[in-house]
Amino acid sequence: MKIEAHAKVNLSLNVVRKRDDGYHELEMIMVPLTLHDDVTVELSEQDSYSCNIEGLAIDESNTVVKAVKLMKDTYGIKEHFHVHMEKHIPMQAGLAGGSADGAAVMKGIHALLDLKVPISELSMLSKQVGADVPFCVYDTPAVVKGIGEDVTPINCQLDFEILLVKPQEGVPTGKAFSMIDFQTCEHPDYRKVQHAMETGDYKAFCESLGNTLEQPAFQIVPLIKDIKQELLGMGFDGVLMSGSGSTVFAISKNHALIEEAYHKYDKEGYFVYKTKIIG
Ligand SMILES: C[C@](O)(CO)[C@H](O)COP(=O)(O)OP(=O)(O)OC[C@H]1O[C@@H](n2ccc(N)nc2=O)[C@H](O)[C@@H]1O
Ligand SMILES: Nc1ncnc2c1ncn2[C@@H]1O[C@H](COP(=O)(O)OP(=O)(O)OP(=O)(O)O)[C@@H](O)[C@H]1O
Repeated sequence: MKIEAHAKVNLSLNVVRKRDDGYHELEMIMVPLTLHDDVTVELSEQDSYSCNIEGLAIDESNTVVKAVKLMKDTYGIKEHFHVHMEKHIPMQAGLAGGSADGAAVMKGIHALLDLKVPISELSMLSKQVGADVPFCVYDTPAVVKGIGEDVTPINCQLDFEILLVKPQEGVPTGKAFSMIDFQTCEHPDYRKVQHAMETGDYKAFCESLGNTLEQPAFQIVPLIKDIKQELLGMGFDGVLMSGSGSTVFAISKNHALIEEAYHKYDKEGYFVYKTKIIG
């Protein structure tokens, strides 16, 4: 069984506060993109894993291995699985590549064995794999709260194109959270983005994008800020860093502008990808 594991961007990311357990309470709007890894889940003689790229550890730290173990332990599954990952989503990118793969494995096992578990239960369970996984299980535009486990699907009445631009250097998620300066950081209002999406107000939508984690990520990888400024200067309607970075996404309805920027960043050696929201 082959499952598309979609990348995401955060259209709004407000870090509300640091919790006592060290994690941060968030308010976010998250959307899945057409960019995806392909994850194949099949019954096998023993649990085994493969991947199209070298250098990705396939051990207990991998979201795919965690997801198989979690499903087997939770539902008393005796069968074994082979999981193959065809990775296209870059890593340390703020695009939830690892999280999407973990969610795809959970959904693959669920479908293969016809478990009939409600999606809300699968999503809640999946937070043990990672903070972004509950959203990836739903795989639809959503308001996401808590540390990522509280997912409410929303409608998007807007149609536009997205260009992803990622510098080589990534941002470690934990480091970005630890460097937030709560005295000075931005607190974007996700309700404005939600309202604009639901009413199809493109101008208000572009004006209300925001991400608390831009401030620390700009310190860790200054090039992210330069890319954002450059894309705004080129005439994109909205530009924001996704998640903890280092991907910057740029929004436009002008296909020629998307093509122009695509070729510019491709030539300069960045990861660059033309995409759209799903759902
Ligand atoms: C920044 C986001 O991408 C927004 O979508 C996610 O919240 C990050 O999700 P993720 O990569 O699945 O995160 P995890 O692998 O669970 O956490 C990585 C590290 O980020 C920090 N972390 C993550 C999520 C959160 N709500 N608060 C945190 O402080 C913690 O130090 C954690 O050890
Ligand atoms: N299946 C996987 N695919 C990619 N990376 C994985 C996977 N499992 C574990 N990892 C590890 O987790 C790290 C973070 O995952 P990834 O880079 O996909 O997330 P991210 O881009 O930081 O997304 P986000 O923070 O938005 O969830 C990687 O650098 C890698 O070491």
